[in-house]
Amino acid sequence: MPDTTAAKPGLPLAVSIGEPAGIGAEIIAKAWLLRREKALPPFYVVADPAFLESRLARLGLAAPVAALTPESAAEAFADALPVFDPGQPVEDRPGELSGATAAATIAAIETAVRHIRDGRAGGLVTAPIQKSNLYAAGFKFPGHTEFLGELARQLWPGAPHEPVMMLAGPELATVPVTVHIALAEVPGALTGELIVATGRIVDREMKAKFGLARPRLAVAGLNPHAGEQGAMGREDLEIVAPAVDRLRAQGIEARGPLPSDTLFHAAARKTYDVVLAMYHDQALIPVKTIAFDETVNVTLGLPFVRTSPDHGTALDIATRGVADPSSLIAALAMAGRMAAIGARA
Ligand SMILES: NC(=O)C1=CN([C@@H]2O[C@H](COP(=O)(O)OP(=O)(O)OC[C@H]3O[C@@H](n4cnc5c(N)ncnc54)[C@H](O)[C@@H]3O)[C@@H](O)[C@H]2O)C=CC1
Ligand SMILES: NCC(=O)COP(=O)(O)O
Repeated sequence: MPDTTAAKPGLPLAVSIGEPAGIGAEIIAKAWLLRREKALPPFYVVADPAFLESRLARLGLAAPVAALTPESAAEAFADALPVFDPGQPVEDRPGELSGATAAATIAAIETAVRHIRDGRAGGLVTAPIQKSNLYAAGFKFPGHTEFLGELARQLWPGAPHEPVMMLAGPELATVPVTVHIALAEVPGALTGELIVATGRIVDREMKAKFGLARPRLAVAGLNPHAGEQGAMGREDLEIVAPAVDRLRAQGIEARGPLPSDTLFHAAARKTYDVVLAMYHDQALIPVKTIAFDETVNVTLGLPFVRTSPDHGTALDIATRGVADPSSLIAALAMAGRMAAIGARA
């Protein structure tokens, strides 16, 4: 399938505000203040400008906000934090979730994605959402990843819309094959088809968006010791191992199932490019433990670039001004690099 992710060079990245009650506005402004030091690509925020100004004043962050269109954002970026108003006003109430903050969260994501579809933005970087608040407001998707897959299906007819979550840090990248489901549901959800489909997307996208000639995939086992030949669960023998064989038969450099307790130490990490993990925490605990501040959540399998910090809304520190922007800065830098690779492809 042709890669349709090619971004137009020079376009700014669109940054959706995420949950307004959380730390999104703070880390975005802190990233903008470090734009020169970190050589960040130009970006603009999709948010209510009055909300953004109020929050930054509350936190004492000296980032001048300029309400602009995406077309004027790149030029303005040097001197002001550009913001595009998606038309969904929200009050500045740190730590307070509501239906209004859920609506503002969703409007920002949808608006940013439409800007990319319309050739006005080069990629999407999302600030964190509060999933529970969106669910309470009737949101039907587990998270951004699946919502963006649905927006891609609607807005890019015929283009790939098979979203796959990858957490990528300086030393480790992992992909959870099953994602936001209860642990008790994992064995039932894990199928050979899902592992093969995920592995194929990872292989394709690591080539197209990360420039790897031959990505090495390490496939984790589900059970302790990858099942110990069936003595500790039969899924590794009956589901994971045949899926790895199918990936290899398709020319993909995959191996496994590998015991996950010995898959993440320093020497093991040098033997692969990406781990396919069988469930959420198997994938996210190692990356966040090794590099919480530098790991990026990137969605593979979409017709556009999307990255995000690895952390959540951090409501517990939303009034304190102590939020660390490092993971968002890494997400902005990665989106800029991916957009550049896409534009050259
Ligand atoms: N991409 C996204 O939109 C993500 C959203 N979430 C959502 O965020 C909400 C809260 O999730 P939690 O599990 O509490 O995780 P969290 O990442 O929001 O917070 C965990 C701990 O880390 C701290 N922390 C997080 N980011 C920080 C930063 N940048 N600087 C300093 N400290 C930071 C928090 O203060 C808290 O003590 C949930 O609704 C979850 O679904 C979680 C992860 C990613
Ligand atoms: N645990 C990762 C996470 O919650 C991010 O999900 P998404 O909103 O990027 O789909």
